[in-house]
Amino acid sequence: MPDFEQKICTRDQLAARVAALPKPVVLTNGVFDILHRGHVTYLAQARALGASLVVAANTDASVKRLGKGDDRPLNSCADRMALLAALESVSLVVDFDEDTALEVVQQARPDIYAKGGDYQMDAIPEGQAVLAYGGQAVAIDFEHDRSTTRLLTKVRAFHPK
Ligand SMILES: Nc1ncnc2c1ncn2[C@@H]1O[C@H](COP(=O)(O)OP(=O)(O)OP(=O)(O)O)[C@@H](O)[C@H]1O
Ligand SMILES: O=P(O)(O)O[C@@H]1O[C@H]([C@H](O)CO)[C@@H](O)[C@H](O)[C@@H]1O
Repeated sequence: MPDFEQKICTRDQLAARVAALPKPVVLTNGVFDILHRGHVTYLAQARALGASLVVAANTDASVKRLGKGDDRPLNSCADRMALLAALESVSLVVDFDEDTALEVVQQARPDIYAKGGDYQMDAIPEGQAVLAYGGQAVAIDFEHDRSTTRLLTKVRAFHPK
């Protein structure tokens, strides 16, 4: 097993693994189906807000419930987590099967919760939870106009059914 896979933990291990990380701890969550420049820039910026970055990735079943498409996710949760763990900016990766990462936030209690600028922090449960216990919730502006869905649209245009 490559070293970076040691950054992947289970939900049972999450609180203990977070407690061992350098502080302040930043946490974010998402699907990260086909990793692109927007994602890696955003993750580097999230990491720069603190000393460690925890990423919670939606399980395949929870991605299905988000309604991004019948064929999504293209990459399995295990593969998406391995790619995230291989990034320099990422300290710890965990999966979550709920509709939101609220329970992950409550378990990990990060100092800072970060999300892309397409979300309003006080309107999402994760942001509200962090603010309620005195943590910070930070929306990071998009620097590169990219999206997994758009990449797939491009690929499909070259390979119509
Ligand atoms: N271009 C981007 N720049 C900065 N942050 C981004 C960008 N795209 C996504 N993010 C952020 O990365 C996280 C994961 O995003 P997500 O997996 O939804 O990406 P996406 O490419 O928009 O996916 P999809 O097209 O499948 O909806 C979210 O917090 C989101 O705000
Ligand atoms: O990659 P996405 O689609 O940005 O990730 C989603 O983020 C939602 C957000 O945290 C608001 O609650 C979350 O609920 C959802 O499960 C995905 O992680």
